[in-house]
Amino acid sequence: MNLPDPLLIDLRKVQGFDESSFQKAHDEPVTTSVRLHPIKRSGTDISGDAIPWSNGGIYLAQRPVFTLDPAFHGGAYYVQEASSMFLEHVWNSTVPQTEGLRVLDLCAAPGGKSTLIASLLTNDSLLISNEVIRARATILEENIVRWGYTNNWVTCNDPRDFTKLGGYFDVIVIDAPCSGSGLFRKDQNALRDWTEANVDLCSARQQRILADVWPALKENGLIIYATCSFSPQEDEDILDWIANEYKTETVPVSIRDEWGIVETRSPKHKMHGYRFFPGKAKGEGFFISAIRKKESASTLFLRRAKAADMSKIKQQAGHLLANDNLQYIQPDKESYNAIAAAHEADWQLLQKLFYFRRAGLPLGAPSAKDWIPAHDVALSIDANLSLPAIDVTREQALKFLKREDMNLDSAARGWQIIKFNNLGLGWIKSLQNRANNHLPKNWRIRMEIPET
Ligand SMILES: C[S@@+](CC[C@H](N)C(=O)[O-])C[C@H]1O[C@@H](n2cnc3c(N)ncnc32)[C@H](O)[C@@H]1O
Repeated sequence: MNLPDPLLIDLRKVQGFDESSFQKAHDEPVTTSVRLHPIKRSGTDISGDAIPWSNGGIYLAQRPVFTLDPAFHGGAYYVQEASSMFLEHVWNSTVPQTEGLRVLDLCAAPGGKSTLIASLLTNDSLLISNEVIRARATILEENIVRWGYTNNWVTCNDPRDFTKLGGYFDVIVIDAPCSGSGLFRKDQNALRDWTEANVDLCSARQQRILADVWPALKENGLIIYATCSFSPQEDEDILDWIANEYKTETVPVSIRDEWGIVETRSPKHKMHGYRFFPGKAKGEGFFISAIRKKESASTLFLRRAKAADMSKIKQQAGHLLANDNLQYIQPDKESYNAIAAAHEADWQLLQKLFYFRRAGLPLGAPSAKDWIPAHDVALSIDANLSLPAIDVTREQALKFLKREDMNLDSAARGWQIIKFNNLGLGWIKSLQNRANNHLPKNWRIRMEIPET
């Protein structure tokens, strides 16, 4: 592969850069990897070699057609680049507690980092996954619904909207939009579109994004900053920029030599960063650093107003949930969601300030004589395990996912979850002589399914 000269010239200044192994690796194929869901993983038999910095990350020997695997649609695993999973090691090394945290994943689509973070938090922690681009927020929401965590909310806002949440977050993850050189092996367009001018533009945007959310971080809170760019202008230079602007320090992370990850230091303030160079580490290009805020931040006091009486809704929809300590909210006129009791005051505040795609677990809506369950319930890890369900074969599951007739011969009537290997995929409603498929239209598999 013909790598851009200006990039190579910049990289020669970076510690640990080995030009010949880097060039050679860019003529080799990429490895596919997935991260298994901590709870739903029993629904898949996908296997491979363990990724050493991630619990649940595996390298696959080949790339299967994920669209044709119902376990993928049920959220048994997430297809993610191995280097990105290093976030888990950084998180475990730098975030002191997992309980009661407020976490923002600011640039979250399509959801790789968010689904990873959701797996690391306890139920009383809150993860806000934000994506500014609307079409991408839709994909993010789908992936988060599939992963099934009630405490993972989705917003669609500009970073500057978070400025007003003074000192609210314990951790802010910024997987910044970047020039994408780390993905040259995966994406030919990234190579074709790469220019020095774009690197400068990305670097300026990264500074703007950091400045926008800085006030929203608590004193001693962490920003985990990452890019998939090799350019020092978007990596070490950003660490120096942030150290020039604010009182900060980076938190070093211990790494094993055999992982092939390179620890670098920013030229001016000697801030710690971790680089993945193809040819050294088994993964694509990636940079990550954990930055601690060492200055005071304003404190936002949350007031919990008396919530509306939801006892009638609890009677109608409570059967959908495995535990009854969740609270009910009404995000719009027609539908109801469940959230952890610990997050009621957060909802009361945040709903006034942000465009929500999802807060908590959507439960659905009452109809004249029925409760119409939301699709999200079928995929939720908080769903009642004894809800009526039909176990289907792989072929039937794929038909369901294509919204085609499955030829079921079940006598049961009413709302039922379609399950494959115990993984919920969605709802059908069985009537006297037919079953209606309630998979949302935009979730439908569009590819042709080959005959087996
Ligand atoms: C590297 S991707 C994030 C990948 C994601 N964190 C994951 O792990 O799946 C960067 C994201 O930033 C979003 N983005 C683009 N411009 C932005 C801006 N000005 N502010 C915030 N986010 C932006 C992009 O739409 C994109 O989804």
